[in-house]
Formats: sequence, C-alpha cells, structure tokens
Amino acid sequence: MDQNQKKQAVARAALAYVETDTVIGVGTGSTVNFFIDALADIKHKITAAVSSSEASTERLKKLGIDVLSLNEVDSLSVYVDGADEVTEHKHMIKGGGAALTQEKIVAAVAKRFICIVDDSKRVPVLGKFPLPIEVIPMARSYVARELVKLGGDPVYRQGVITDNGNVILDVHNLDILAPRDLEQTLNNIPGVVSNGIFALRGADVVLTASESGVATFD
Ligand SMILES: O=C(CO)[C@H](O)[C@H](O)COP(=O)(O)O
Repeated sequence: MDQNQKKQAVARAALAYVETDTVIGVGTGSTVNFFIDALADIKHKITAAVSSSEASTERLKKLGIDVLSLNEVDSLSVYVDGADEVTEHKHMIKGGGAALTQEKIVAAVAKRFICIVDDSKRVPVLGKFPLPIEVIPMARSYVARELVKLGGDPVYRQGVITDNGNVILDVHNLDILAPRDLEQTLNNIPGVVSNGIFALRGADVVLTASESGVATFD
C-alpha cells in the first residue's frame, strides 16, 4: 500500500463520522482532498460544508457540495482534517499547507475533530516537522527574533501568502514537550495570527491508516 492509498483509505473511513442533515467542517491538504472526493458520493446526506481554505472550497464546489461561510452557521457536527504530526495525546502540528488559521477557527466551532492521517504522521513528541506560524507581514522580523529567543530557528516560507494575506514562518528545532503551554506562549507574541500547534483544542478522534488497515484512537 503506498502513501496515497493509505490517505484514501483513512479518508473513506472518516465518512462514518458524517452525520445526516448537518453542516460539516472540512480541512485542507492532500488527505482531505481524498475525503472531499469521497464525500461527493454521499453529498445528499449533508446540508452543506464550511471550508478552511480557498483550495478546499473550490474542490467542494466543483463536486457539487454546497459551501457556507462560517458566519452563516452556529455549529458544525464534525470537522475532518489531516495533520503534519499527531501524538498519542491527540495533539497535532498543522499548517504544512499554510491554512492553519482558518483550520483552527473552523475546528473550534465543531463538536468533534476527526484527524485523518497515514502512519508516517504519528510521532511520540511534536517538533520534527517545522512548526508553521502565520504572521502579519510587517511583524515578520520581530516575531522571528522572538522565536529565536524561545530556542527556535525560524525560516520565512518564501513566496507563500496565506488566504488571510499573511506570511508563514516555519520554526525548526523547537522543543515541544509542553504543547499547550507553547501554543499559548506563541499566541501571545504580537504579530502572530496563529500557530500550528493544535493542543489546546486537539483532535477528538485520530484515524490512522497503515498496512494493516485503519485504526481508530478516541
Ligand atoms: O494543516 C494542513 C494544511 O494547512 C494539512 O492538514 C497538513 O499539512 C497535512 O496535509 P497532507 O494531508 O497533505 O499531508
């Protein structure tokens, strides 16, 4: 089974968490793209979707799935998204696709966060994957200096502008042993819009695809 087959298998497994006649939240990335494609087969089951990126919105609409803005809904039954890393505590690093801020907002509204990954994303401790941080452009150098003080090595993601008009710093070599504390600390740096640690609101269910099938961890 190659990585794409694993992504497809875990994406299909997430369909079991889609509740009838509800609005669902949809994440961003290659794993979620398989989920969107699978969702198209049961699109009449749901009322609509709220998307976390322009890319996912475009894919959902192309497949005939109604997309609402988050301001039009009070709640989401479920939010389905991938991750760059996930631990046994269901803490994640996200933002490899630069959509972390909208992902965090849409996830916050959802009753349940279903994280869909292949087994390459499961880690004992977060931090091998460089931590994405979305930053207001004029604060980039200041925020980078603050990140160095915290022991990180920030790298400006050249040529990437987020859907919110901001830039991304990818922080290497951060010690993420206390993810909830670090998530809060990073949020408090002026100029940081959001950071890719999802621990204060982690996943509720992690579905992991491996050679032996899809495992559920809840
Ligand atoms: O956080 C994300 C995008 O901002 C993605 O969920 C994360 O990067 C995983 O992507 P993929 O499924 O392509 O590996």
